[in-house]
Amino acid sequence: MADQHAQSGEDKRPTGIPVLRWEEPPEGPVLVLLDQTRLPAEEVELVCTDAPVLVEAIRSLAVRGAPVLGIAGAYGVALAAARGFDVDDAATALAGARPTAVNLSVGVRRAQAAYHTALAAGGGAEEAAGAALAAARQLHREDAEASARMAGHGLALLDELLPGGGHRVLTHCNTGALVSGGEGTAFAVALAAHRQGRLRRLWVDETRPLLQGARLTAYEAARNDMAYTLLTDNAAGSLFAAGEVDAVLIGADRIAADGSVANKVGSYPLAVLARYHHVPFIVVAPVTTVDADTPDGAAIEVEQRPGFEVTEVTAPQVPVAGAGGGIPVAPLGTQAYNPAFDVTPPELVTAIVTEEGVVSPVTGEALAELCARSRQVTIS
Ligand SMILES: CSC[C@@H](O)[C@@H](O)C(=O)COP(=O)(O)O
Repeated sequence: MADQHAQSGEDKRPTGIPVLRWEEPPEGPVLVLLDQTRLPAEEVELVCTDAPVLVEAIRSLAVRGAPVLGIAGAYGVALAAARGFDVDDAATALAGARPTAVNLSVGVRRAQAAYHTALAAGGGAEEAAGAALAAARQLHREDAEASARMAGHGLALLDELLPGGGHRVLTHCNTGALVSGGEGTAFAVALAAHRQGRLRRLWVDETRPLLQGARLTAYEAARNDMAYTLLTDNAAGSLFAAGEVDAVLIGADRIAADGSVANKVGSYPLAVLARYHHVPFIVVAPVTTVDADTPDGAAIEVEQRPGFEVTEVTAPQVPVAGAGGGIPVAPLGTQAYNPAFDVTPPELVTAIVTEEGVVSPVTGEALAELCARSRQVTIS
């Protein structure tokens, strides 16, 4: 089925941008996404009518960021079920759309399990589709709650580590409302500090090659009236050297059982810089990002993206020439190394902040204990 772009209506998004929503028009249910590839130039919605459209939206980063990938994946399963497509085929395609963010497969499997449990209990297809949708909605709500709790724990940690206040925080990639059912992960902590009058400056890494920092984090920071400054990724070193960074706050796409953190490529160099300059390097992520089945950083699959994302730049309304539709900035045929993520070892991470609390120092044992606590909370 074809996807469809529709210009969104009047802007009613002062603090929490609806990144995705489920709708049930007469033609059948749809998942509506805010197309993040078009930000900040325009707020355009992408209407997904079935799982393959959503898979393409995930691959193209129209929807992106670990927590919201999980939510989108769960809604994708519900969409396939509601429209009478093969749910297991849809689940496999959705879970495989991007390999590093573990939340995607967690969300997909959760909705898929709800669907099969309802079927096994004797419910019909419609009831099972309803169960998948309920699971997606539940995950969506839980993520919003987790986001608020992470912000609280993260701000308390910042205040403890930096008692003087007036925090100058460096962040990488985009971790705000665009990646979450709530206000995000690392960005939510900075936003909480801002609201308390304790954020002096948010340093925003542009995040090459797809500019999630420049396009999305700067957009979110501006909308929240935060004091922010954009820098190229390779300017971070001079910022640390000048003593202008009090803490680094980043998100995570997968945290291995030993505490290794996979996040947007460029995170690891920041961790090295932070350690050299005695600056706390803080990772903020929900417990769903901790993957007990991945023992260590070496076992994390790092997504490799197409080379044209590096060899070309894209800009709307400019004639296109390159293989990816952008303007070539390197000689034609240039090979590119384009991993989407890198892995930071636990010894470089000052703390991992989750909705269940803070792990510091970061060890596999402490992480496992925290996750066990989270499971108890979920069950009770
Ligand atoms: C809370 S979001 C954490 C990560 O998902 C985020 O930092 C990130 O690396 C996103 O990468 P992206 O490739 O834009 O999906």
